[in-house]
Amino acid sequence: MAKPKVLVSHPNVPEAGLRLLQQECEVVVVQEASRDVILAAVAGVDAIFWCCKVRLDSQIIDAAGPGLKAVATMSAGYDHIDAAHLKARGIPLGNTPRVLDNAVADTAIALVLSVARRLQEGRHALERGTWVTGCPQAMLGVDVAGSTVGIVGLGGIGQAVAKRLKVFDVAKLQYCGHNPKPEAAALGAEFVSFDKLVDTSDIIVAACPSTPETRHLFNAQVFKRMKRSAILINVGRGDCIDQEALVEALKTKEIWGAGLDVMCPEPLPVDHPLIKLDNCVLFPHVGSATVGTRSAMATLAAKNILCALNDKPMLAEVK
Ligand SMILES: O=C(O)C(=O)CO
Repeated sequence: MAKPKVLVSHPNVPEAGLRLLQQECEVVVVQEASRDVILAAVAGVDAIFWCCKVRLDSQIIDAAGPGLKAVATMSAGYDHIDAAHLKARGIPLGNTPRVLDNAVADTAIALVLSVARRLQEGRHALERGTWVTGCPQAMLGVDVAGSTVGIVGLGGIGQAVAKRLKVFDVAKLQYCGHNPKPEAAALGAEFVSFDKLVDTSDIIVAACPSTPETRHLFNAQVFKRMKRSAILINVGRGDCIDQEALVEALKTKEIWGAGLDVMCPEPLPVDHPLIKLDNCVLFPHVGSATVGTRSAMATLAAKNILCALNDKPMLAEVK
């Protein structure tokens, strides 16, 4: 019997995932992760392993043909995939939650410390020769110890962030979301409204997906409500923040600073005003970018496909 055919949408995928797929499938890896190349290669495949920035829309899904049985994205987020179209066609969509929680949470902590302690500004002072020595009031940051931390979205990543920040001796952990989470008790985190979180937190970490509800959740009104000493971190999705409003809030020191691993668009244009601000630390969406985590993500995405092709539930299926 012919092996099922799987399209892999990027030429540079971790070996672990590819090897798993190759054990049972004919694997077609595109030479280039472009929409045209993918469209030309997708006809007749049984499954799609999605791992690129191109939007997996209904045209590409339908170009695969009637034999398409499974799609797996090598990411936790799936805002770049037409999940509604897959659902309407009865095709399961797998993603890779949990395996990236620690890596993304580490990135959030790196951002918290960089912003709180003005590390970027300090580095710039070194480079520009404006490093002031001996002044007791130079380069003062804000303390993480004793602070109130608010986490927007206490999913796996939010919980991993909370766990890490606890050991920095924060005074209080609070979170908001649709419903209270059972895991919050062990973390000592209190469920509060978004408004209360915004009003009372010293450090806010957004770890939420991109949905119509979270789009521009952080906007001009919210920045006005936040403490002037507050720090905003985003490791979820860029569109949760109204970036124009953030630029204004950072320029006018309405808030202390921001640290973003995700932006809108990605890559951010090099002349974007956020890049010029000393109180804004930007990472190029590296949250899950470790050798081990990307390998685990590729493995889970491959397993999701193999499960579906063998008529089993995926290990992580988007509901
Ligand atoms: O997997 C995802 O959705 C990510 O954004 C990882 O950083």
